[in-house]
Amino acid sequence: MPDDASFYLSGLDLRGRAVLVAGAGRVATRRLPALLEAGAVVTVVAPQASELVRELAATGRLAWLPREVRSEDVVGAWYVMAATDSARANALVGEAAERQQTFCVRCDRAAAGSARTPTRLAVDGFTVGVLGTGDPLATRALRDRIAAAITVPAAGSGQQG
Ligand SMILES: C[C@@]1(CC(=O)O)C2=NC(=C\c3[nH]c(c(CCC(=O)O)c3CC(=O)O)Cc3[nH]c(c(CC(=O)O)c3CCC(=O)O)/C=C3\N/C(=C\2)[C@@H](CCC(=O)O)[C@]3(C)CC(=O)O)/[C@H]1CCC(=O)O
Ligand SMILES: NC(=O)c1ccc[n+]([C@@H]2O[C@H](COP(=O)([O-])OP(=O)(O)OC[C@H]3O[C@@H](n4cnc5c(N)ncnc54)[C@H](O)[C@@H]3O)[C@@H](O)[C@H]2O)c1
Repeated sequence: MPDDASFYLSGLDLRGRAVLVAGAGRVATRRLPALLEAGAVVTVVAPQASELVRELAATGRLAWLPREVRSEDVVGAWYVMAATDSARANALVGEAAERQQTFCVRCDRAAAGSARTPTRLAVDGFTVGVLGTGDPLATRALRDRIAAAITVPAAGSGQQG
């Protein structure tokens, strides 16, 4: 990155749908709350897990399989997050997802994945997403400027005449 890919921004309805997260470190942990808020049925596969992942597993909010990820773990998933610190494991997951035609984020090598994680901003039921050019800190800075500028219109003010 930057590369010349351009993206189709979509809003995924993940309620009740299986999502695989490979890895349970800093990046996976940062992304899990939004997946769970969206109602995804999340399976995390990783030998080591953060405190939050252990807690969410202990309270039944997600399933954690404490082992290395395998390509079969992708079967049945609607969306996949390859977020291990092993390039080999991320590639294995990404390739299995590609074969199965499931969108997959590669946290270590964005250009090898088929989806990217936008930074988000939720205001009064609206969601604003920003995808950048490969500098996540610049993307975050733009998000913060948008947040500072936003005024949500009153209900009905978008109607004509
Ligand atoms: C938006 C956000 C959402 C989130 O992560 O939740 C996000 N990254 C965030 C933070 C962040 N990312 C990184 C650092 C450490 C920076 C540093 O230290 O310099 C930090 C800061 C931190 O961690 O605090 C490093 C990094 N990021 C990627 C790579 C690999 C690569 O570029 O190939 C590497 C190098 C890894 C390495 O070096 O090994 C790739 C991606 N990161 C993306 C999203 C996707 C689209 C990005 C876009 O459009 O701009 C994309 C392309 C794919 C994806 O992962 O979906 C969030 C920021 C906003 C927010 O706060 O909401
Ligand atoms: N996309 C982003 O926004 C972003 C930001 C920072 C870092 N990164 C990249 O994302 C990756 C993860 O970073 P992190 O800080 O979360 O790492 P981390 O060290 O905090 O966590 C790594 C996780 O991967 C798991 N793991 C290792 N081998 C595995 C395997 N074979 N199968 C399943 N799980 C396995 C570990 O058990 C651990 O849970 C790194 O490649 C890093 O370069 C991406």
